[in-house]
Amino acid sequence: MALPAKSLASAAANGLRLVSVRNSSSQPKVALLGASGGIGQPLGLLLKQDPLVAHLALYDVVNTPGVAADLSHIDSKAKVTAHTGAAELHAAVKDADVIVIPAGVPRKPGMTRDDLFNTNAGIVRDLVETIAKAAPKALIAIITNPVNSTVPIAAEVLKKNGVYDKRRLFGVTTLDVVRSQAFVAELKGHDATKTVVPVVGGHAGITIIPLLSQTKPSTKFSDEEIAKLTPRIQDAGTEVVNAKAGAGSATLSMALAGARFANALVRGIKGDKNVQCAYVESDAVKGVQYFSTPVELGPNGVEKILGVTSYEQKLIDASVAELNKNIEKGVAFVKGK
Ligand SMILES: NC(=O)c1ccc[n+]([C@@H]2O[C@H](COP(=O)([O-])OP(=O)(O)OC[C@H]3O[C@@H](n4cnc5c(N)ncnc54)[C@H](O)[C@@H]3O)[C@@H](O)[C@H]2O)c1
Ligand SMILES: O=C(O)C[C@H](O)C(=O)O
Repeated sequence: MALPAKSLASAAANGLRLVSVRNSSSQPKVALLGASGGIGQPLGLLLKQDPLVAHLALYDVVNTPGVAADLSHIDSKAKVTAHTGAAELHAAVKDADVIVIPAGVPRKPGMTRDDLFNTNAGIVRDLVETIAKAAPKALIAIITNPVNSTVPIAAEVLKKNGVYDKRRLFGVTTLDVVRSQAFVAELKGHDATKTVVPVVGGHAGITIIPLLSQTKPSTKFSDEEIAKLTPRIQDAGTEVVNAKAGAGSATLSMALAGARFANALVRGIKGDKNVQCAYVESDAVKGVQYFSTPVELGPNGVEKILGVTSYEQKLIDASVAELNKNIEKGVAFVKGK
């Protein structure tokens, strides 16, 4: 909630330290952490072009001034600021409405997303530690892998700081949706821009569950088509990692997906409720604490979790044990077990 200028002035006059006032929804600030990276740079470009973004704060441990100078020459609305290194993180996230995090290392061929845990868990923990203090009301969208674990890590850090609100923390699974829609449209000759495929579960291997039965426009798939499409969607990240042959993982399609999700969060903040799939704390599926389903986004983040009723129940059941392993690993990392 933003305070009117008058209250801010009188609070300051009375010597009050204003710690975390969010911008008004009319001037949204988006902070991008990991802004100089393979995802960060094109995602920064797309966010700079988003007419809803008033302030784009770019944070990274390296190269932020150059990326910011470059983006700031684009004739779109968003003001761009650069913040480099831990000492400038607080300023980057302060008053942010939305914080998008692609900071961390990507996979190389032969690695699983879980192999990134040792490096990326600490990066996410430390970033969220500062967010908890400087921007406790921000909506946080985590791209950094392994998403199945980095989201519980972020939640535990926010809980430790007494500011956790399950409606405001998201694992970004939009790329799984984007891919499913692209692959289905290609197979069926649909218009990709009008094809909708929800994807539920998590963001790794068998936890990625495309609900092909709920494709819109309503589409029939043979058993053979489902048997080919499902693993292709589940392994699409690996397809890119292998094609890039050591030069990283998906960056361009992820930038598009990240920008789409950030835009959806900002629209929600502005009162334009909309539905997106995201990995959130959820009671949609029994026996697992975090699960991606379609959720309704609004001014406070998740307004409503839309459940999953689906023909893909076997896939959902099979994902639960794997997800629980990933979640427990993230929670134990913060709790020091
Ligand atoms: N959720 C998804 O669907 C999805 C899709 C693609 C990639 N990813 C993940 O996104 C992450 C980033 O991928 P990438 O290709 O952009 O990697 P990259 O190596 O190209 O970029 C990462 C950036 O993070 C920065 N960074 C490292 N430590 C940091 C810290 N402590 N604070 C701020 N910035 C820091 C680096 O300097 C670099 O600029 C990886 O973990 C990757 O697995 C997730
Ligand atoms: O596959 C990866 O490692 C990156 C990302 O999670 C993806 O799905 O492309």
